[in-house]
Amino acid sequence: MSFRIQPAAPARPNRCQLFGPGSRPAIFEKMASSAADVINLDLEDSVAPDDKPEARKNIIQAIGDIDWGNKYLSVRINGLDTPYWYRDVVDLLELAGDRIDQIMIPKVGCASDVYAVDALATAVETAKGRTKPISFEVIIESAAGIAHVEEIAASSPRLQAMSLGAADFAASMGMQTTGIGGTQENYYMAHEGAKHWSDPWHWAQAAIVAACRTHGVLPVDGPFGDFSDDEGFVAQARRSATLGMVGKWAIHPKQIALANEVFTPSAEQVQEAREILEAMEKAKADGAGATVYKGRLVDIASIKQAEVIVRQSEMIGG
Ligand SMILES: CC(C)(COP(=O)(O)OP(=O)(O)OC[C@H]1O[C@@H](n2cnc3c(N)ncnc32)[C@H](O)[C@@H]1OP(=O)(O)O)[C@@H](O)C(=O)NCCC(=O)NCCSC(=O)C[C@H](O)C(=O)O
Ligand SMILES: [Mg+2]
Repeated sequence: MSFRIQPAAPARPNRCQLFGPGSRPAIFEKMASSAADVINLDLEDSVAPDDKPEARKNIIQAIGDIDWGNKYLSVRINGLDTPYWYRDVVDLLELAGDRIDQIMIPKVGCASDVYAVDALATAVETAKGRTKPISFEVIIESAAGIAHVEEIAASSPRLQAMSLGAADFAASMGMQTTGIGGTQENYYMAHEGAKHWSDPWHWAQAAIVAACRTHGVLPVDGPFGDFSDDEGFVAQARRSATLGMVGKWAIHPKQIALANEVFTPSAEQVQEAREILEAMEKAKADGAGATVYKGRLVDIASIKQAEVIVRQSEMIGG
C-alpha cells in the first residue's frame, strides 16, 4: 500500500441512475416511485433549446412538490460551452430548496470546468445561506475528458460520482458507430474463421475506475441506448460491475430492475465472501497469512476483496 491511503467513496447505494427530461414533468412522479437509487432530472441533451427555461421551472417546482423518498436527487445542468449552464446553477440553488442533493456536470474536459461550477455554486450557497452543500457528479464523454480523467477526479471535494457517457464519448473520439454502449459489430478479432467480439468501452471504463478509486469518487457506467435489448444491457452492466463500477444509468424504466440486480451482490457471492473472511480469521489464529478455500489460494488480499462484496451488500441492507 502506498503511504497515501486510498480514500473511501461515498457510502450510499448508486446501483441505478434513472434519467428523465425536465421537459416531461408527467413522468416525474413515476421516477420518484421507481426503484432507482439516484434520480437524474435532465436540463441538457434530452431537452430542446427552446424548452430549457420551461424545463428548469418544471424541475425546480418538482423538487419541492414531489415526495422523492430516500432517493439521491440530481439535476443535469447544461454544458459549459452553452449559454444555459450558469442560469441552471443559480436558479437551482436559489429557488429549488434543500431537497436537491447533486448537480451533474456534463462533458467535463478538465478540472477547471468543475472549478468554474464550484466557484459559482459556492457563491450562491454563501449568498443564500444554504446550509447543505450541493454535491457534484460529472460525465466523462469527450476525448479531453478521458485524457484528463485523473485531474477531474481530484477536482473538488464536492465530487461524488463520475459516469462514462458513451454517446458523446463515441462522437468526440470519432468512433464509427451510432450505438450508445454495448457490443459494436465491427469491433472484433478474427481467428480461424470465427469472429471474437471485444469491448471498445473497456479501456475508458478502466481509466475512469482507476481515477475514481484513487480519489474516493463513485465510478458509474452511463447509458445503454437500446432499451429493447435486456441481454445486451445486462452483459454490459456485468462487465462494468466486474471492473469496479458501482452502477449504471437507466434511460427507460425497464432498465432499472436489470441494473439493480447486477449491482447488488448475489446471496451466493455474499456467502462466499463471508466464508473467505471466516477462513482467513482461522488462518490468522493459526499464525498463517494464507490458506486454502474451495481448492484455491486465499490470503490477506482476499480479505480486502471479500470485504468489498460484504460492504456493498450491507450498504443496500443485505
Ligand atoms: C426513451 C423514452 C423517450 C421512451 O418514452 P416512452 O415512449 O414514453 O416509453 P414507454 O411508452 O415505453 O413508457 C412506458 C411507461 O414508462 C413511463 N416512462 C417512460 N420513460 C420514463 C422515465 N425515464 N422515467 C419514468 N417513467 C418513464 C411512461 O410514461 C410509460 O408509463 P405508463 O404510461 O404509465 O405505462 C423515455 O423513456 C425517456 O425520455 N427516457 C429518458 C431520456 C433521457 O433522459 N436521456 C438523457 C440521458 S442519456 C444521454 O444523455 C446520453 C449521454 O449524455 C451520453 O453522451 O452518452
Ligand atoms: Mg452526453
